[in-house]
Amino acid sequence: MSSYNNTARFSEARRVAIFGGTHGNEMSGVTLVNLWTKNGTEIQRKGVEAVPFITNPKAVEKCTRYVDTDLNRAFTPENLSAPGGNDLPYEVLRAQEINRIFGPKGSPEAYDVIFDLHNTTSNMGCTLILESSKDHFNLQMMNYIKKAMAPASCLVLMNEHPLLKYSTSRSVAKHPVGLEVGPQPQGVLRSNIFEAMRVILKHALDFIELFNEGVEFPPCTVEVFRVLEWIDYPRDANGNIIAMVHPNLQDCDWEPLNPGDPMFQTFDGKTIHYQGSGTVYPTFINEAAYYEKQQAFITTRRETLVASAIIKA
Ligand SMILES: CC(=O)N[C@@H](CC(=O)O)C(=O)O
Ligand SMILES: [Zn+2]
Repeated sequence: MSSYNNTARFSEARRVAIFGGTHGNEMSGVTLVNLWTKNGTEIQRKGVEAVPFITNPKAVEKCTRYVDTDLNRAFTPENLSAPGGNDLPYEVLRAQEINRIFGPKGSPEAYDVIFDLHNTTSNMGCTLILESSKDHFNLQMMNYIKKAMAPASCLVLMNEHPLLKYSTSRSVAKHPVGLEVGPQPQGVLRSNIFEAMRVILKHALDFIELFNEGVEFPPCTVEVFRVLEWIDYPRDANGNIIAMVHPNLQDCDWEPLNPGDPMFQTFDGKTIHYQGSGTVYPTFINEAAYYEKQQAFITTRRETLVASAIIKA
């Protein structure tokens, strides 16, 4: 990327991949990618090679999140360079293979854009996941999608926290874009969630086609929710949870949580209150996949980012 007169110039985004089944039980992405693998007409755009790809076929076959380890945490430098072949965990081997096909991560040969399709059991609605506040291409894309989806809501979750960010499958691309749509139970297809994911991707591909045609996108501001911390369930000495998400918080993703508000309810009916120092915006509330990760919800802060103008180099 180069820039002068404050316009960021990016090379044409020609190589684009659409990942489904990074988690084998998140059915919208699995179904859409299988659909587009059979008939890719819908994802074709002038000058764009959009490759639909099932990232974790073994987990899809078993309809489970992963078989050995979470593929969406596996793309660390250690894993991608680990020797050892078949005695590595399946998802580590798979990450190395994906990195060979769509990466190498961080190299000029890497794919331009990877869309990674996820579902959540939380009541998050349509969410785009951004990994860097400095990625002006992605900021402009997300602004375009948000405007195209309006008046329907499409929020941006930004996870660039030095300790809490993780090495995702999509991170092998120059511009990683997470799509997170819920609520949808694991292993279940809900038509409204399926269609919402399909529409988000349509707008994203339209943006790429316009960009590649030389359209200049002027400077804009994008509201994002920056990841602050993960909050775990209250647990006993053996690590068992002793409370659940409070009824006043359940399904209230993205709504303000103030100090003193109810957060958890113990099994014998006591209320545990949020003790933070200021208002936060919780999300991924009671996500089924995060019990094993000791995460009941994440807190975010609302922030407005400025995206510079972009144009094809
Ligand atoms: C529920 C779920 O799988 N969410 C994704 C979020 C992401 O793609 O960053 C994950 O935990 O990997
Ligand atoms: Zn997922």
